[in-house]
Amino acid sequence: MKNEHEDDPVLDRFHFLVNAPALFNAVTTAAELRVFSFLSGKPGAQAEEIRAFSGLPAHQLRVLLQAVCTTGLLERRDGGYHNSAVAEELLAPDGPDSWRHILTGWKEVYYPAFAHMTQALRAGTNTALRIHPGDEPTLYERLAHNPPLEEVFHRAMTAFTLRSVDALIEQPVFGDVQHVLDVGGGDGSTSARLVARHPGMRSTVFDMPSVSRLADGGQDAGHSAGRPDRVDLLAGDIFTDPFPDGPDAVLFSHVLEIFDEDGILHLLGKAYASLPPGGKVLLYGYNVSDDETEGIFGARLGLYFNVLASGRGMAYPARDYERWLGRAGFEEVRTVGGLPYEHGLSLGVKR
Ligand SMILES: C[S@@+](CC[C@H](N)C(=O)[O-])C[C@H]1O[C@@H](n2cnc3c(N)ncnc32)[C@H](O)[C@@H]1O
Repeated sequence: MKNEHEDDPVLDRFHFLVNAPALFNAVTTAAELRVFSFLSGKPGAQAEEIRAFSGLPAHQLRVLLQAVCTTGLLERRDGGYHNSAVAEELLAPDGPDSWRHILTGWKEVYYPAFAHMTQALRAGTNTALRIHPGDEPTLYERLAHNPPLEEVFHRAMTAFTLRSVDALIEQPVFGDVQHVLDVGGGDGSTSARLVARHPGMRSTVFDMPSVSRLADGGQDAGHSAGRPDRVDLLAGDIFTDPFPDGPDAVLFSHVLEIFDEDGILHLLGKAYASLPPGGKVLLYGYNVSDDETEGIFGARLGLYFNVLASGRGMAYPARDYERWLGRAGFEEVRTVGGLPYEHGLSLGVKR
């Protein structure tokens, strides 16, 4: 019998979607085993060569390669395996912006939490946080109890940020900024790129003490490529500790979406109070569409915040950020939208 939805693209998407968790893990495993890096140096390698390199038993490798081939990321021709163009660009490289780090972070931190989604959404709070030791209310604080996982998490976040940061640092608004306060600046990767692009600029990265240690290339962190001279660190709590005077711009990159309206207005109020007249505030991150029907990266992020990270927040539409900027007192409010990976930059000026 003909399925009445046979020609419906939603059906194709549904079929892919219901198998996606297994395929996601297959691709992540292949990346962790460096299969894509190996094939980059040896295109057309046979299964036996991949087996010798990866150390997997032959049958298990056969199962894995079949799974990855179904995604299109690997191709098989004349019995040999090749990276697709996408795998070659995103998964074969080993640098700090490799998607390999992102996949491992999502596998270790995000996706285990999503098994708790129904319960967490019903409860109205991030019940999946109980997977992580500690009694603090957010994932960011609890990760301080687990330094190896905290490092995996920040390596993934940095890799993703590096993939979208060029659109931020090239914005003309930075042309006359002298000193930026990078609130929730993580391991300092965004600031490092900003000051490298703008030689007259310096930055202060304000984040939690355990994260500041990562930004400093901390003893056992080892993943920060070294902090540039024009990037300073300020360790503390962005809610309870004061924002320093001095910076003429405050940047929130991937930070406000973690919180709810009260938290966001509190942080924007602190930014406004700390800035001199003419100072700028810059909100960079994911925006779902204004009608809240589009944005798959934003969808994943909103669920992750509510199930695990903070119990609130979402990839708010740009119009929400513009409204909050106005309420905090900022003028000349506008958004540069359509940036890569569903990103936008909302801006305001203190007059
Ligand atoms: C999603 S990450 C963004 C990192 C970086 N700005 C970027 O764009 O990649 C959010 C950051 O906010 C920091 N953060 C969250 N709550 C905080 C708090 N109460 N005080 C200080 N930092 C906080 C986290 O440690 C984390 O580094």
